[in-house]
Amino acid sequence: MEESQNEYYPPTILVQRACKQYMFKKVRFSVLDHLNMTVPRGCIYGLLGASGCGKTTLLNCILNFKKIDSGKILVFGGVPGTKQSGISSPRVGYMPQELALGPNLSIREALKFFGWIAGMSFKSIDHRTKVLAKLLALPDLSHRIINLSGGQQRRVSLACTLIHEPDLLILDEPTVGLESILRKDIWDYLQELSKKLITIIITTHYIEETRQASIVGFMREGSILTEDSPNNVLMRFNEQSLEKVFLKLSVMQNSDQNQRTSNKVGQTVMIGLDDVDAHSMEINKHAQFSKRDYHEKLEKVVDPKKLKRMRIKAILWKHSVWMRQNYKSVIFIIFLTFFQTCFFCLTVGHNPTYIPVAAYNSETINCKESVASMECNSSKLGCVFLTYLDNSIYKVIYHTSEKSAIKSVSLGKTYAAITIKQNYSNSLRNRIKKWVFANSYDLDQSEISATCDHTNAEVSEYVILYLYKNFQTFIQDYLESCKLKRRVMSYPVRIEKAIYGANDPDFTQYFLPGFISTLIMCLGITIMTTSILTERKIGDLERNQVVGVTVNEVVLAYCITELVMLTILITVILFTVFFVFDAVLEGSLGLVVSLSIASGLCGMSYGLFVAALCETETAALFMSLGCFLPLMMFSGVVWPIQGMHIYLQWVAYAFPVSTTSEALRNIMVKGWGLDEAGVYKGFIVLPLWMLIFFILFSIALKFFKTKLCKLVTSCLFYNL
Ligand SMILES: Nc1ncnc2c1ncn2[C@@H]1O[C@H](COP(=O)(O)OP(=O)(O)OP(=O)(O)O)[C@@H](O)[C@H]1O
Repeated sequence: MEESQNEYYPPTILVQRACKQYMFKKVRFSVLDHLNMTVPRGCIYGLLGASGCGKTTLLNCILNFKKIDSGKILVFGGVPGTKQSGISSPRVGYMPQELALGPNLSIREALKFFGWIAGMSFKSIDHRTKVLAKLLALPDLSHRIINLSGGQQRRVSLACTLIHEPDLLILDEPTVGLESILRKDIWDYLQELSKKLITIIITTHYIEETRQASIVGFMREGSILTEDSPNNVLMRFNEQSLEKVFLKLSVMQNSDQNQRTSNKVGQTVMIGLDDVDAHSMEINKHAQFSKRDYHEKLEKVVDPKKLKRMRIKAILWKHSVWMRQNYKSVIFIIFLTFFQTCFFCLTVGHNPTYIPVAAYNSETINCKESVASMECNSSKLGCVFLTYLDNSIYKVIYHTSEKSAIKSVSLGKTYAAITIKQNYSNSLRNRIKKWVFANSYDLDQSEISATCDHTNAEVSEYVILYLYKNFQTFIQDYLESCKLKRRVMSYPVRIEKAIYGANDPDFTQYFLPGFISTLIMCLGITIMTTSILTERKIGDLERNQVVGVTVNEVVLAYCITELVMLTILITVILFTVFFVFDAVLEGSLGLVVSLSIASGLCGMSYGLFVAALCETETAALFMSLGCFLPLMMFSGVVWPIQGMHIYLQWVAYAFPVSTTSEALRNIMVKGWGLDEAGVYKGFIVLPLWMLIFFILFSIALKFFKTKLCKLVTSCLFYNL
């Protein structure tokens, strides 16, 4: 112990003339104003100051969350962010004011996670957990954090910061809301830690409790007014309590402010910058540590690659805990995907059925009562024709007058009124017999007229299409009954057997590839955005960053977890499509799966971009929803791309979803392989878009984080 008395160690934290300004309503104001601060190694530094004086901002600058505008900050002799500074490594532990812990974790799980990301072995995590549980009087370790009281949550938060015994501890109001005995225990423990050469900065509102600190720093209006050991401060100002010293200093600052413009009170009262080393040596006398401890600490080296792997494993483990705890939500998402796929397959692309149509046959008023069969000389061909109307397509409602049939259309009760003329059978016979020489009367009387409601264009198109189809069958059967050739009355156009697909196209098969790629892309976007934003909401991202977790590791862990989830969802979608609804699959299932996964990854990369761009879930929701409609449109699910405006067609082809849908269609229906341009284009376009989104994500993360987000959100709200 003796040898350490005169040993000099450089200060753990040195802040020199640090300035930081914020902007409020286009006016800049100072939060840190030429602030100086010296935190010697192994001391407890009590940072005191009223709410809003800039304590959190100062800590954020030390922890490299924020940059100072001018001045210098050194941590362990290095600028925050550099390797030497130890910020973003297990050498530092940070307890923020807010909880910043996964609320669904149990106390034991939270401690395990924080120990793991700091590179601790399970054995030492267990040991430290027991020590901290006793010290901080933690409740049963299996309790979930969300169910704890505010004070208990803060104690767990403190335990998570202390678990790995870092060289530098930054605690933002750790004792707030705790009872006095517990506060004393915590201070005693902090003093124990400081003896082990651990440096501690602690902000608190309880001024008197900082008498146990090695140094107190009084902060006001962005400056440290003075910093020294509590006893020295009391002696210098000849006061009994630190509260009174603070009051005196504040009064002095106010009166000096008018006299001194450049030279702040803080700089005169506190130790001058040139005296930092001497001051640090002086302060070190308070810290009872040995030189051996100091060297042991420095030798504590963990392989960075191993540490990185451990951190990723820890985050993945945390995700798996979340999934286990929220298995009901996971099952719900799986079922939702299954039902959405079923819903699509059951609703889209099928022929309309039972379309109500009105029929008036003036040749035979009541067809139902008279038996009409297909004979060449029949006088009830009108009735025969009506029996040819496909009864799965039409629901025929018989009327006794043409007027009432047409009125039913105008009243919206039916979609079309089919009218048969009075002399239909004879005129039709004459028309066939005389063919090109048929007179106007027979031509007119042998015509069946249809008056349609075209407001529902798709339904009326079907009414007309099947009217033509059914009439063709009727007339050919009639010719046959007259011993004439059927082909005489067929269109002189022959549709040969289709090269790909069925001759009678099934629109579900056409829409399915677009639906699959759109759904998978949207799922990718949604799960990635919500996961990252939930993580941000919990707020432990920054806290973990202090210990060394990087954004890349968090993103990688999320990509792995969400990819697993996405693979499950893709399996559900493809199983439903191919095995439940028996969709056509002429090509390779492997290619379909690969393309689906690539679509999901593309959606996830867009989700990352959205999450980086948006600070709030609402903004992210708008950005995710905003892309849903263009994705649907450009996938060709709603309308073929060929039907779009010519310029939009180019946009559609540049969109990832259209090329993917086309490639999927080519694999599923045409059975094409990777050697065809219509397939490999999909595999080229998707990674290209992923790259674009990753670049945008990196840019958003670095430069535009808040500004662009606010702009996009305000535009969206404005447009609404
Ligand atoms: N990002 C920001 N943009 C604009 N002003 C900010 C920003 N962050 C903080 N401020 C302002 O800077 C001042 C100092 O804030 P800071 O959070 O550092 O205070 P504090 O001393 O930690 O307060 P408390 O003890 O209540 O946490 C406050 O007036 C605050 O409103």
